[in-house]
Amino acid sequence: MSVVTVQLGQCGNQVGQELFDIICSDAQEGQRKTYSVASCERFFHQTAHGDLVARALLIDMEPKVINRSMSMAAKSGRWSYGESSHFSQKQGSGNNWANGYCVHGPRHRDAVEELVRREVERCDRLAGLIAMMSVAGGTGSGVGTYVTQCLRDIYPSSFILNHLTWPYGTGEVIVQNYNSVLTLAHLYQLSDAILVHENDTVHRICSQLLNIKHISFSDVNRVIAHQLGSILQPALTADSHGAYSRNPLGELVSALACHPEYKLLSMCTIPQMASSSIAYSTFSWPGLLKHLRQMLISNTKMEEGIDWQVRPPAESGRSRSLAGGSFNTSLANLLILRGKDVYSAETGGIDDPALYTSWLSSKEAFSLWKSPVPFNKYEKSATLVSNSQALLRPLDDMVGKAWNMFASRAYIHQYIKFGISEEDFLDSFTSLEQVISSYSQLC
Ligand SMILES: Nc1nc2c(ncn2[C@@H]2O[C@H](COP(=O)(O)OP(=O)(O)OP(=O)(O)O)[C@@H](O)[C@H]2O)c(=O)[nH]1
Repeated sequence: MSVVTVQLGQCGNQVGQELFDIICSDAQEGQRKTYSVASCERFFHQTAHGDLVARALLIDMEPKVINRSMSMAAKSGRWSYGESSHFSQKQGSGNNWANGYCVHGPRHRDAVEELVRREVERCDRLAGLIAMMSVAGGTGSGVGTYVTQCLRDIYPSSFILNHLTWPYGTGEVIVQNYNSVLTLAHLYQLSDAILVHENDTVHRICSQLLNIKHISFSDVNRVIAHQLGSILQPALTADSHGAYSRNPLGELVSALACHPEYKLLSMCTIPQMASSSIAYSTFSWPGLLKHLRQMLISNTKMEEGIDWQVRPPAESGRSRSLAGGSFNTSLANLLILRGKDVYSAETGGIDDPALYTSWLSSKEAFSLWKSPVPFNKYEKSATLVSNSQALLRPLDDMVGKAWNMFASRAYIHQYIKFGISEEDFLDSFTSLEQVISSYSQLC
């Protein structure tokens, strides 16, 4: 079964290119035929000459980034994008969600749908679709939301995962919070699960764990791609009966997004370090999992700066506040372990019922995937994908900032002129307030 990826806007196209690059080099490393075949079938098709072509579409409203992503892929010599798997125009969406959603999306609907249909027809069986984009610009967020809506219409029973990059808090785009609110509120109705990377968090990983001095988008994207790859590469799941799972998105969604009110997924991976240090480091499963569990409950996205004081509260004292230092309650977690001695690894207490909301048993709330194949040069690595309160605070901040701007009607005319009304904004605020309220009450 195969996954079709739709890359949208500058961010989606740059992150997507890094993702395919990591997946391809990981699949081709060493002698592990079954793993490699499963990964390639999932993400690439082969030409008559045996060349790997990504099952991906590149969509943008300007050609520059698409051209660069395509030429970087071709230059790798290991894989490429399909020659006609892209759609671009001459001018971007000017960081305006309404321009992307109301104008560019509908105008180019037929062309984009045709590309998607062709790619889906190349799959023996479709395991689902991934749409990748940022929420802050105009094309990824606006066209990306519109395209997700089209995908939902054409493939009503397929799994759709949206991968979203959240902007830096001290934003580059003045209306980024408007664009983010409109994107999230709409995707919440369309997507099966929304997996989020925050640029600020990934930036800190680059600086503090990887010791990168002048951090570029390419560095940030490599970290995102590494984390995503660690979820998406083949693994043995509870339902896959000893063979690599053939239904990665379906199993991801059923493990983590069991309730339509809770679709926001965050993730963390350990270890992460400069590649020059990997060879000199050794890790034990209990050590890795102890750190990962504490990262989860204290809501820390990297190994450095973990708050070891946070403990699961006694039943009576569960914290419902947004205050810092509080316990991060989970709805569901998926733990993915890859590498040496993986069969002897335990769950590290991440299946402890005290970590979860009381209305799901930890048996339903916790899932474990394993693969004996080391991922992306790490002898052992552990990834946790979490449907928890982890994104509550950034979401609340984002909605709060957008609301403050909306209260003075700042920049609203720029959305109205493309067809988004004040009522549309109010509807989006209302639906995200509901999401915030649901996650706040998770206990
Ligand atoms: N992580 C990461 N973030 C990016 C990248 N490129 C842009 N961003 C972020 O994405 C947001 C801007 O969105 P873009 O993807 O550049 O915009 P777009 O979707 O192409 O839309 P328009 O420029 O309006 O046509 C900002 O928050 C940037 O920080 C990237 O390669 N990686």
